[in-house]
Formats: sequence, C-alpha cells, structure tokens
Amino acid sequence: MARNKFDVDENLESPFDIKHFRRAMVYIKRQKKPMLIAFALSALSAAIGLSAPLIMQHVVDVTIPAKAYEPLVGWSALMLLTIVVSVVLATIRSRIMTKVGQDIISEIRIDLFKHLQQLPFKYYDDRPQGKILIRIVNYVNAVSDVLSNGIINFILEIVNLIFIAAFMFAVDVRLSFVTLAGLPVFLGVMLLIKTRQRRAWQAVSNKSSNLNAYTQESISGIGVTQMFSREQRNEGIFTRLAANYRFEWMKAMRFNALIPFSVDNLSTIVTALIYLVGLLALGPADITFGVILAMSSYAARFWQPILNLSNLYNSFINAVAYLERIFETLDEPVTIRDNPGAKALPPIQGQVTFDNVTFGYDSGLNILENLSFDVKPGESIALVGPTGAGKTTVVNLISRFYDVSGGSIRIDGHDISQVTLKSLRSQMGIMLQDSFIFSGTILDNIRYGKLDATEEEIIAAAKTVRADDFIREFEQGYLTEVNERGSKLSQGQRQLISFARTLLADPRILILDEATSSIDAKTERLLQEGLNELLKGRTSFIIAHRLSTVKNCDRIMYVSNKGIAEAGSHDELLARKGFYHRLYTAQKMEA
Ligand SMILES: Nc1ncnc2c1ncn2[C@@H]1O[C@H](COP(=O)(O)OP(=O)(O)OP(=O)(O)O)[C@@H](O)[C@H]1O
Repeated sequence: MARNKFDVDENLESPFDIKHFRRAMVYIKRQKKPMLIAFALSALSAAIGLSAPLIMQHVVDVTIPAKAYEPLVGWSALMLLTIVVSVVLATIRSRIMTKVGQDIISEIRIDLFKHLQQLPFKYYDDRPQGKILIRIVNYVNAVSDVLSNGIINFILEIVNLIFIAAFMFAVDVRLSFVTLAGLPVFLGVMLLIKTRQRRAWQAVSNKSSNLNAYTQESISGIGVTQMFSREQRNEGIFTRLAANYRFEWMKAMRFNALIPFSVDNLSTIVTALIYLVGLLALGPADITFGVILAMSSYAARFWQPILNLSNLYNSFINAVAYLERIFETLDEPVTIRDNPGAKALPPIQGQVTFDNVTFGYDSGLNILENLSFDVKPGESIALVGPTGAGKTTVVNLISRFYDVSGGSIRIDGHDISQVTLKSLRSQMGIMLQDSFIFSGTILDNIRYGKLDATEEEIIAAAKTVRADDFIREFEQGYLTEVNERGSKLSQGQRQLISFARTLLADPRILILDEATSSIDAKTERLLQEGLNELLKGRTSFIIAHRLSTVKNCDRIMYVSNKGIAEAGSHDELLARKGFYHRLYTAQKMEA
C-alpha cells in the first residue's frame, strides 16, 4: 500500500542547505575542463563587449567634435567587430555548455536509476510510482541548466560586475558611487523575500509531484476507471490537483516577478540620478556629454548582471527544491543488501529451512511469528489459507525481498542474510500472478531469464511450457512486439511466457504466487504438463487459491494465525478434517 498517496505532500527532512550544491559539485567537477573553456570564452566575450561604451565616449567627446570622418569609420568598424566577436564566442560557449548540461544530468539520472534498482520493496510499498518517476525524469531535467550554465553564469556575472565597476570607476568615480547607491536597497528586497520564495518553490515541487503521481496511477488503472465509470470523479480529482499546482506556481512566480520589478525600477532611478547629479550638481564644465553617455550606459549594464544574478538566484532556489528530492532518493538506504562478509551461495540442492521466523512489515504488527519448517530439496510445497494470512509474505522472505525480524531462513544450511543477494536470487525463479512483460519482442521477454540463451534454447523452453503454439500463431511469431502492459497477449499467454522465462533461468527453487489463477481450465490442463516439467527436481512453493492446482504437491501448508496451522499431503489433510478439509469442501461445493 502506498502510504504516501498522490494527494499527500512529501515532507522534506532537511531544510535549505548549501550542502546540496556542494554535493552537486561532485558531478560538476567531472566537467571541469569544458566548463573552464566555456568560462574563458564568456569572460573574453564580456570584456570585448564592455569596451563599446569607451569607444562611444571617445567618439562623442573627441572624434565627432573634431569632425574626423575617417577615424569615425574606423571606430564604427571596431564597434561592429566587438559585437561580432562577442556573439561568435557566446555561440561556441553555448554549444559547449549544452553538452556539459546533458552530461551532468545523464550522470545524475544513471546514479538515481542504479540506486532505485537496489532499493528494497519497502521503499516502493511506501510511495506511488509517479512520485518516483518525476524525480528521475522531470527533477533531473529541471536542475540541468542550473548545474551547468547556472554555475558558469553565476561566476561570470560576478566577474562581469567587477569589470563594469572597474570601467565605470575609470570613467568617473563620483557618478560610480551614485550607481552603487541602489545596491543596499536591492539587497534589502532580496533578504525580505528569500525564505518565502524557497517555500513557495518547494510547494510547487510538491504539487507537481502529486499531479504526476495521480496521472501515473490513473493511466495504470484506466481499465478499472472505465469499468466503474469513474471518469468524471477522477477528472474532478485531477482538476483539483492541477488547480493546486497552478495556485502554488502563480504564488511562486509572484515572488520571482518581484525581483526584476525592483531591479528595473532601481536601474531607472539610478540612471535618472546620474543625469541629475551629473548635469545639475557637478555641471557641464566638470562632466562632458560623453562621460554622461558612457556612465548611463555602464549603469544600465551594471544592473543587467544584478538582474541576471537575481534570476539565477531564483533558479538556484528552484533547483535546490529539486536537488533535495534527488539527493533524498539517492540517500534512501539500501536496507536489503549484501551484509559485510557475505559470501556467494554455492550451487544449491534446494533445502529450505525456516527457523523460528518472526516478521512484520511495520514494527509492532507481526504477520508471522516463530514460524519453523523444513523443506527437502525437490519437494513441492503448496501454501494455502485465508486471504491476508501471510502466504506471499513467506515466499517474499525466502527471496529476501524483506529481512526477517527474528529467527533465520537457511538454504542448504546457509543463512540467507549471510550470502550475496545475487547468488541467492539467481538460483530462484519467481512467478507472480501479474506476469510482467517488458517492452520488446516475445523472444526478448523469454530471454530475460538467461541473457545468453540461444534461440533454440528459448524455443525449447517455450515448447516445454506449451507456449510455442500460441506464439507461432502470431504473424511475427517470436519476434512479435509486446509492451509492458502485455498488449496483444492474454493473461494466460503472459503467464506462459513467464513460465518459459523461468524455465530458461533453470532455478533450483521455484516460487509460483497465484501464477496459474488466471489460466482457464483448458489452458491449465495444457499448462499442467509443462509445469510438471518445470517443477521436476526443483524445490517449489506454490500459492494458489484454487486447490485443484495444488492437490498433487508433496506437502500442503495451511497458513493462518501467524504461522502454519496444518501441514501434510492432500489426503492426510482431508483425513484430518481440519482447516484444509473445510476449505476444500467449500470450494468443491462452489464448483
Ligand atoms: N507491503 C506491505 N506492507 C504492509 N503490510 C503488508 C504488505 N504486504 C502485505 N501486508 C500485510 O501482510 C499480511 C499478509 O499479506 P500476504 O500478502 O502475505 O497475504 P496472503 O496470504 O498472500 O494473501 P492473499 O491470499 O490475499 O494473496 C496482510 O495482512 C497484508 O495486509
């Protein structure tokens, strides 16, 4: 059950912390060389661009009054050249940075994916898939520009600012101080809205995550929605989530808009002050027209990097909200992992021992208590019992999808918590009711069980489980494209494919959780033969509600009341006239 539902905002454990950026630096540092080149190009382009007002000042104060037309053409050509060169340099830099940005996000994405693949079932039990997807796709995209261009631009704008200030002071010190007077006012505005702005962007990321989770859930459950004519109601939920998102977005944007608004106003006021102070206070004798022109041009340029820096600050604030989510996922502990000193499980015979096993998904609520049993290699075990009794839990523990909270599980005498997960799971085959079909061909789907299997091996496996006939009926046979929802395939066919996949993997221990439940009686008979082949020589645990499918198992365990209430062969249990007998008789009467 996903406890963190689509309409429940995720809580962030850590407050705004520069450490997220420091951590992001690990990825950025790997791009040091291209970033340095891009930075040098940008600095050069900015310096060249900044010489324009100086040229302008010279032209206005010296060249034009002297009516020196030839030098005027020369200066104009030089101005044009500065523009062309700075545009060319900026274009090259932009190309380099696009690549850097993509390299960074692909590395983060790969790390996230690798980590997600290791996270235990518990992580997935606790949150909707949509909230996981949005991190790996949207959030990573959202931080890409900030982590690449953002960092460079940030440094660059500061350098730019220093350059502009230097040029400005070179032209006139007094008017430069007039320009700088606007800075404290601006910093005051920034301080005032900083925290609120960060919260606003966190709220946006929460709402977009909720929207994504619900969309994903709705697409997965489209069949049920249409079946129960829930479209209108779902539309209502979606509209509400979309409205929440829109509301938070608008709120966050209001904070964003405040910054350029203050910068624009301050820049206008400062320019007006330059004119006023320049012309009125200092007077034409002291300040030439060229100086005023150059100064107002520098003042306008001075506020540009400040506006850019504050926009960058906005992007940083957004990115931090996303980075927090990304790193939170990367920090999610891999609780089910190889324990220190874990050894590879040698090739097994298939003996399974539960020794006083106690387990609960949530602490304080045990599903199994002090469960002990021993299964011999090659023995077939049926797990039956009321719904919710813990049958799936038993098999999940054998595969170590969860760790026991008490006691131990041993395979051929090896405690499964002391062997590597890979060596354990590679010797097990698990088939669930909802056989997962990956996008690709039927051939690829069967090959999933053994990546180096030849076509002949695949076809042989399909034949054994009676899947070959229906596969050949498709126009493209084994090369028929299927997708994750298994379109083109019936439930039964999907299961036959997953049987073939498991047979190919040749596991010593086989787990079938309701694996035959959606196969009709005719297909089931067909499958039974194949299944018998599959079970031959393997230890198997079969969970089935339809008892007819498990009658032939060596031993039937009736799971109830946090343990095994009864165990024995079909005949023994019927003779005992206990739980199993009751269940069997009830099912027979239904049939
Ligand atoms: N991921 C989980 N998180 C929390 N509780 C869970 C989880 N999975 C199962 N449970 C609870 O554990 C109990 C046993 O579930 P389990 O799936 O093992 O039962 P089952 O016997 O296989 O049921 P069924 O026959 O309906 O498949 C149930 O009460 C269920 O609510």
